[in-house]
Parts: sequence; C-alpha cells; structure tokens
Amino acid sequence: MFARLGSRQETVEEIKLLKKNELKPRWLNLPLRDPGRRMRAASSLLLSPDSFSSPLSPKLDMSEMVPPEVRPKPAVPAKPAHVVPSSAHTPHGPGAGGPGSGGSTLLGYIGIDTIIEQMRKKTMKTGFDFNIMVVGHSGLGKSTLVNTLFKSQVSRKSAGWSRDEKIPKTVEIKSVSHVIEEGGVKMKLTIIDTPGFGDQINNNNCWEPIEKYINEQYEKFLKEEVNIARKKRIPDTRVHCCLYFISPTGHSLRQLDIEFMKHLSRVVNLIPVIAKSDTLTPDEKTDFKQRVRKELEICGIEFYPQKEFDEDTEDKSDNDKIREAMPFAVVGSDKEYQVNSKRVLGRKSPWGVVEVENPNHCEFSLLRDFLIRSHLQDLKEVTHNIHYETYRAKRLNDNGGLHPISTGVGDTQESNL
Ligand SMILES: Nc1nc2c(ncn2[C@@H]2O[C@H](COP(=O)(O)OP(=O)(O)OP(=O)(O)O)[C@@H](O)[C@H]2O)c(=O)[nH]1
Repeated sequence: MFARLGSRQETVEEIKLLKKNELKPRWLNLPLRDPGRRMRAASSLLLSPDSFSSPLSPKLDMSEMVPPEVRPKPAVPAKPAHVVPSSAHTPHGPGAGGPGSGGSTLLGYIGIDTIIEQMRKKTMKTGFDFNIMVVGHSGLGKSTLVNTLFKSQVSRKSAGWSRDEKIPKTVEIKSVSHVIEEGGVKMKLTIIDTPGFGDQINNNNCWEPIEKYINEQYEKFLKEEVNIARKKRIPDTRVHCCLYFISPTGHSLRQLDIEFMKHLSRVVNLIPVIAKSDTLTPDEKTDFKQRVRKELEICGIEFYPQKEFDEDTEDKSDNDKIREAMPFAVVGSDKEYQVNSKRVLGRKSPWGVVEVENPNHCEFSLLRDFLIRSHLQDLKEVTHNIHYETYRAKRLNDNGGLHPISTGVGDTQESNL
C-alpha cells in the first residue's frame, strides 16, 4: 500500500506536479466531512500560537516572510466571476445555455479572490515556525553567526550570560526558541546549536547524534499526525535548514566534512558556508569557493536549493545564480563599530573594520537575504514535502504501521524561553 509513496524520486515528481497544478495536494483528497483535518493539512506550515514571548530584533523586515501568495496586493477592481466549463466537450456548442448545458456564464462578483486576504490575516494571527541548525568544526563561529543573522543573542541565550562575555563552548545539542515579531508577523525561531566536532581522537560516525536529532523531530511530528485526537496545530520542531560551517583552510574539504555533509544532505536542507572568511584574501576566497563547489559535485553532495526541485525555468535561472555563488563566505560578529559616522556590525583588524553587512567585504547579507527574505517558505516546504515525506513513507513502510522505534528521545536537551 505504501509502495507508491516509498521513493524520494516519486515524492519529488509529485511535488513537481503539485507545483504545476497538475495534481491536487494530498490534503484536497481528504474527505470534506473532515474539514478540520483538511484545514490542518493545508496549514501544516503554520505554527502553534502558544508559547509566544518577548519580541526581538526590530530591524528585520518580517513582513517579507509572509508567503508571497498571502502578501497584501494593491487593490484591483473586482471582476465578475466566470464559470469555466468542467469539460471542453459541450454538446450544443458554446453559449448554448439552458439547464445542464455547462457553457460559460457571466456571474456577478462572488469574492473568491478574498481568499488571499483571508490567508494573510490567518498567517499574521498564527505566525509560523522556523528552525535552523548550525553544524561544523569547533570554534568556527557558529553561535556568533546565528546571533549576527538575527541581530540578537538568539543562540545559547541564558539568564547568566551577558553580551560582553565570551560565548561559551557548545557541549551538547541544544535548542533555544524565541518569538520575533515584525510588521505584525510573528516567527517562532528555534536555533539548534550543536557541539563543534573534530576535537575527539576518534571522529568516526560523529554525525550520528545530529542525524538522530533530525530524525527524532520527524518522528515527533509523525506521532502527532497519526494521533486520533490531534492537536489543532502540530508543533513543528523539524529542522528546516542546516548551516554547515566549512573551515577557511583555502585548501580542500576535509574527509570528515565530506562524510558529514553526505549524511546530512539526505535528511535535511543543507546549506554550506565558509566560516570566518575575513581570514582569506579575496583571491583565496574565490579559489576556495570554486574548489569546494567542485568537490561537493564530485562527491554527489546535494545542497539546498537542490536542482531537482526547481519548479520552472525562471526558478531554475534564479536558483542557478544562487548555486553559483555558494558556499557563501561569511563573517560573524556581534560587536558594533563606528564607520563613516554609522554604527556597523563588524570585526576589527589591523587593516580596518570588516563590515559584516557590506557585500564588498563578505557574503553575510547574501546568506541572510537568501535564508530569510527569499527562500524561507521554500525551505519549510521542501522540509515538509520531501525530507519529512521520505522519512514518513520509509517509517510506515519498514514497520508495517507505526510501532515505536528507539529514537533516543531524551538524549537531547530542549529549552524554550
Ligand atoms: N575572525 C573571525 N572570528 C570569528 C568569526 N565568528 C566568530 N569568531 C570568533 O571565533 C570564536 C568562536 O566563536 P563561536 O561562535 O563560539 O564558535 P562556535 O563554532 O559556536 O564554537 P563551538 O561552540 O566550540 O562549536 C570567538 O572568539 C568568536 O569571536 C568570524 O567570522 N571571523
């Protein structure tokens, strides 16, 4: 029964058809007598409205995080609705009229287009979840970069830690959640900080705890989904994107990086970044980026945005540009400096201040725009429709139903504000 859903390729094909409107989304196939389930499935990308806390980061344009289809549009004069015949075959020819003729008929304005405004309002009210994981060698600036991304101490914020103190070393997988509100839109942001690896004498299979954590979140979601009495909105703790930090060696990727990324790219949206790029000269940076791209291709490591999920030629050409610019060479800092009478986030060097948000200095702003302003919704969709779907189908297939498996829940610590 589940063979049809089994392979990743089939899931991919289904998504393509869905995007071309040649296939109905699965939630549309759910019976109408179960409107609650339909609603939940359709809005599965929205977040649980509970556990909202203090607003942070007033600078980000969060209104851009509302999916484009639900953003407010300039008012256009309402056009009367057209009834489109369900079949092109009309026995009496166009405009024959009469009962049951099925021909096009002009009606008055019904108001179907208000669905956009209704969806916008709903998204504004409920907000959405976004979960980012950071992975990489110890001390590469993972915690610093996520703090820089959201212009706040979103990583490992604790009551006892002040801004001026050094960021403590991450020793266990730890998630920290915040609610950020901008332009009336609420986002529950969860940062999953992972311990830097590579310090141990034996680094064999060191990606396993991270892969396990990612799968645990799929398992949690699946269990909620199959419950008879389901929550109105299933809390979404699934990892929507994983930033993988590459050491700025200027040489080539380490074997450990290759193995790590190979494993992660199969279960999550992987976004490689070159860490601490202020330590490379512009030429070194360009060469290193090229080499990393080539190595990733040779090793068959697919990073996000994956070529196979491009919807159409426009999407492909936009994403090709992004893929050619990746991995973004970033610099992180939560210190501000005065540059040309402006306060800027940066890192002071003997040659001047490296400005984090200046595209001539590093690619931090490219990464931020890509993650938050252009691809946030897509990251969530690919997580739900591809990675989670692959996990779900495999899990149901393997077990002949949903019997408990050992996910090691409890090995990880979760802390919410
Ligand atoms: N030169 C340079 N230093 C950075 C950059 N980002 C962070 N650092 C410094 O690198 C050190 C480690 O930063 P963290 O953010 O704690 O690194 P981490 O990867 O989270 O470290 P672990 O918790 O050990 O995994 C700190 O002293 C930061 O100030 C950067 O872009 N360039």
